[in-house]
Amino acid sequence: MSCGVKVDSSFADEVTSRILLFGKGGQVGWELQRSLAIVGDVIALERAGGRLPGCAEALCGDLSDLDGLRRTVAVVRPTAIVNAAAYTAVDRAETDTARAHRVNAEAPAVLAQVAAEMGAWLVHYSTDYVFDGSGERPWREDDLTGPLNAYGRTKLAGEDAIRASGCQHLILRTQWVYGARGGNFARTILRLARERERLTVVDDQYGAPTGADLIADVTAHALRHVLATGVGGGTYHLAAAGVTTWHGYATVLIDAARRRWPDAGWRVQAIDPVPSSAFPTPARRPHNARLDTSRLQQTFGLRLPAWEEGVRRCAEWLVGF
Ligand SMILES: NC(=O)C1=CN([C@@H]2O[C@H](COP(=O)(O)OP(=O)(O)OC[C@H]3O[C@@H](n4cnc5c(N)ncnc54)[C@H](OP(=O)(O)O)[C@@H]3O)[C@@H](O)[C@H]2O)C=CC1
Ligand SMILES: Cc1cn([C@H]2C[C@H](O)[C@@H](COP(=O)(O)OP(=O)(O)O[C@H]3O[C@@H](C)C(=O)[C@@H](O)[C@H]3O)O2)c(=O)[nH]c1=O
Repeated sequence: MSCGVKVDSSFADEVTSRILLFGKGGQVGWELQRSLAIVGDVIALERAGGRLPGCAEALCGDLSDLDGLRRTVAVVRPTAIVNAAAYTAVDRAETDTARAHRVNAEAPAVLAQVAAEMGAWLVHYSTDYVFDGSGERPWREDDLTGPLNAYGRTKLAGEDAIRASGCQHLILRTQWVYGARGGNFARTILRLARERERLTVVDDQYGAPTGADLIADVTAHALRHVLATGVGGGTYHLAAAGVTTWHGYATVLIDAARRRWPDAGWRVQAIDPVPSSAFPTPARRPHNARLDTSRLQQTFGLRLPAWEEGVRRCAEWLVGF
């Protein structure tokens, strides 16, 4: 694995399966196209859909088309469905809630229902934003949820529907994702660091920046394990090791990027730590978003790498474009 995760080799059984992937153009979906190849044949769809080789029927990749999703799963008859598509615009979801609910709650419910009917596994992603951010200890999988914003509520509804459906599933709650594709905090901060002399970044929200490549590699490993053994399904927390704030994250990232690309036109002189109250956003975000990943690591024989490792590495390619 390229992303620093350590794997106990006793889980390295060979399995050949048919995997139906939704959201191939997103940060995680993009990396999954590569990593899921160790599990089986991957049929990867974006919102615009796709085709199955040798099959005339067009496949639907749009999560807001619930009938299209049912038809697509029936045509592909996958061993596992991996859903990396989601409505991830946290602030916009406050006002565009119906659309976010359709994609994050209703579509996963449909995928879970059809997975249960045909005995397929469903892999789905959720978020640290299902928690209310209280306390200081890392959240465990069975802790009480209490989302503070609409995005978190729609994601929790998606989780609940999957658990209620009776399908075999892996729900992987992750956080603070960055990747080579798509928008993310890291990309925004590196842009701002070349536009402005002073940045203000919140320093009272705690979590761990997590690479899409790490998420994809761990997903493939866990999926291979459950397909080979039939056990290990459930809800897990998946994040890089350690903890920081958005301010700590921005500081390490900009430092690494400046060292690697000293001539990239940096203007930033200061990164000011501020409380959340000084950076108002439409959606509230949890103060304590730390995720306890021990259940995932023990079940699948993994050791997750420190968040700094991945962030320093991403400074390489996020600036190099
Ligand atoms: N990003 C993060 O920090 C975190 C993400 N997660 C979860 O991880 C998973 C992967 O997230 P990530 O890769 O970062 O997300 P991205 O925002 O990078 O990608 C989301 C993908 O979903 C697609 N999508 C959105 N709406 C639809 C739709 N109606 N039909 C089909 N596709 C759609 C988007 O396509 P298009 O480009 O066409 O809009 C995009 O390709 C999600 O479940 C997310 O909730 C959890 C915690 C943190
Ligand atoms: C750009 C910027 C953001 N911030 C703050 C705002 C916010 O509190 C925090 C993160 O901002 P963003 O809007 O980039 O990130 P956000 O959209 O909140 O990221 C979340 O995405 C969803 C999909 C998840 O599931 C979460 O785990 C999390 O990764 O940083 C600053 O303080 N200064 C800045 O210059």
